[in-house]
Parts: sequence; C-alpha cells; structure tokens
Amino acid sequence: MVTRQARPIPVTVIGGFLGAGKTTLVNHILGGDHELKIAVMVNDFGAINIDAALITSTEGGLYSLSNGCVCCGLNQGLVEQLEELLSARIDIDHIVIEASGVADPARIMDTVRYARFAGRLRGDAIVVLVDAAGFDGAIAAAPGLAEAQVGSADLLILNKTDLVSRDTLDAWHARWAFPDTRTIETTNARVPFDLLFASGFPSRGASSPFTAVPVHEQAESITWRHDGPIDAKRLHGVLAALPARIYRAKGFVQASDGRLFAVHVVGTRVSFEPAAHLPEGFDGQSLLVLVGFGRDLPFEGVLAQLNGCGALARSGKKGSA
Ligand SMILES: Nc1nc2c(ncn2[C@@H]2O[C@H](COP(=O)(O)OP(=O)(O)OP(=O)(O)O)[C@@H](O)[C@H]2O)c(=O)[nH]1
Repeated sequence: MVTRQARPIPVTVIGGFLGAGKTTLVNHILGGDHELKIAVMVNDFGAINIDAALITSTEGGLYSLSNGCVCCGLNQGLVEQLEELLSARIDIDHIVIEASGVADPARIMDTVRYARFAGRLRGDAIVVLVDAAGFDGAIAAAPGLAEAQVGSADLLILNKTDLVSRDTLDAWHARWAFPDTRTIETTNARVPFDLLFASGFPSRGASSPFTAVPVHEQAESITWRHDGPIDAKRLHGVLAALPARIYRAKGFVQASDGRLFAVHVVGTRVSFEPAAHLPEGFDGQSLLVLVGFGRDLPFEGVLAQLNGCGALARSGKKGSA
C-alpha cells in the first residue's frame, strides 16, 4: 500500500507580471475552505521580501526564497528550500510557489521537475495571473516578459476584471488567450479551488510562440525607508507621478495620524490599503520597494521626492537581482 508520505506532493507555481495579483491569490488560497495543508514559498524581486510580509499566516509553513529571481541559473536556493521543506514537513498536502513578477514560471516548474525530486514532488500546474487593466503597460515596461508568462500557463487567470469593460476583456481574449489553455476571469483572484487544485490540466498541443527574454537584466529595484510617520497625501502624489519606467512599488507606511497602510503602485494605479500592523522586522519604519526597467532609472530623483514626504526620511540602497 502506498502511504500518504510516499506520495509525491503536488506543486503549483503562481506566476504573472508585477502587480497582477499573485499575492492576492496566495492569500485567497490560505484563507480558503479547502482543507488542504499548504506550504507557500515566496520569491520577491527587491532586496526585502515584501510579499512574505503581505501573506497571511499559513499552517503548512511560509518559506521566503532568496532575493532576486529563482527562475535564473541553477535555482540552487529553490532546490535547497524544497529539500528543507521535504525533510521537515511530511504532512503537507500541497506546495504553492509564488514567483516574482519578473520570473519565467516555466523555469521554476523545470526545477520542481528535476530528476532529484522524482517521486517526491509532482509539478501540478503553472497558474498565471494577468492584470486586465495593466497588460499593455506590462508589455511596454518589459517587452517579451508578460507575453512569455502568459504563454507558459496551464491555467490563465484574467484578474482585475472590475477595472475594465467587457469589451476590453473580450479584446484581451481574442488577442492573447490560447484556445487550449483554460482561462478564467476573476476579481481579487478569487479562483474556485476545485479548478485551482484540479490537477491534470491538458498540456497545450502547440508550444508557446513567446520566448521569455532575460528581463531580470533590465530590472532594478531600490528600497526607501523612513523612520517616522509620513505625510500620506504627499506620498500618494509622489507615487502617482512616478516615471513610467518605475512600474511597481509596494511596502508599508505609517501616516502622521497613526494609521498604517500597505501601499501598492502598479503602473499608474496607486492604492493605500489599511493595515492592522507593520510587519515583523519593520522596526517601526515605513518601507517601500520600487521596481523599474531599463538603464539609468531616475531612482535618485524619486528618492529625493520620497524623502520630502517625511522629515526623518533617509535614502535607500540601490540594488538589482
Ligand atoms: N481593483 C483590483 N485590485 C486588485 C485585484 N487583485 C489584486 N488587486 C490589487 O493589486 C495590487 C497588487 O496585488 P498583488 O497581489 O500584491 O500583486 P502581485 O502579483 O503579488 O505583485 P508582485 O509580487 O509585486 O508582482 C494590490 O493593491 C491588490 O490589492 C482586483 O481584482 N481588482
């Protein structure tokens, strides 16, 4: 008889461009009524793993993958984390890997399917989210990447349908969806669990015509920290006017009236979402990670503007993955 522990653990890779709704989907899964014990691995692009802070607690364990992009190179960090998880937690029903927004999810799934994991892991599905309101912006920001992510999907989730018209959604399907890829539309990534964990998605007859470009080389991130409260209105103004090439910003801030917010910038859309507390490790600081594409991004000027949103701000440290 095959024991429960001997069965390979199914793995779902969640991909999609920056800000498409991957963490929203992970939180939907973790808060869901599916009776699965799920371990989540998160790979974020910037120097600080904001996604790990945005994710609600998980019974199966939360594993923060190394910074940068785990789809590059030999994925040693991912291999090590998977080995650690496999040796530590035999009672996990499912593993979910949230890729960074600049990752090629197909390459992450390749790692899951390495021979060394045979019999222990089973690559279940690549689930790719698309920001219905931001797909054109994603293509403009990083040509080649968003298309390749879509091309690698076993299950495609056209998310943020609340932000666009029916005509826009129909035009997206006509232009980008593969006829043999299961595609659904969602708001706030509310994917039905029986579909998400269905397994056995048909593999597409034709391979994707889109090849992932090595966009990590074009992507850069920077971290901004601030020790005291910030002027939320002014910060909103600065973020709303970010240069187009700085596509994504996210983090947590404390406003001068004491309120705490998770802050998101996706393309031209800025949102301040009330937060119950600053995440562990933030030490009372407001902190934003900004990600952009291309050479000579005007980060210094942006940092100066951000510093102007609070008297005690100090500039961040530039880095790339
Ligand atoms: N209006 C709207 N906003 C959404 C929807 N889904 C997610 N969002 C918002 O989009 C922003 C980005 O969502 P995330 O889930 O953090 O996106 P992500 O793909 O994990 O982002 P990265 O990890 O940076 O690539 C957040 O402000 C979400 O609340 C949706 O269906 N409609």
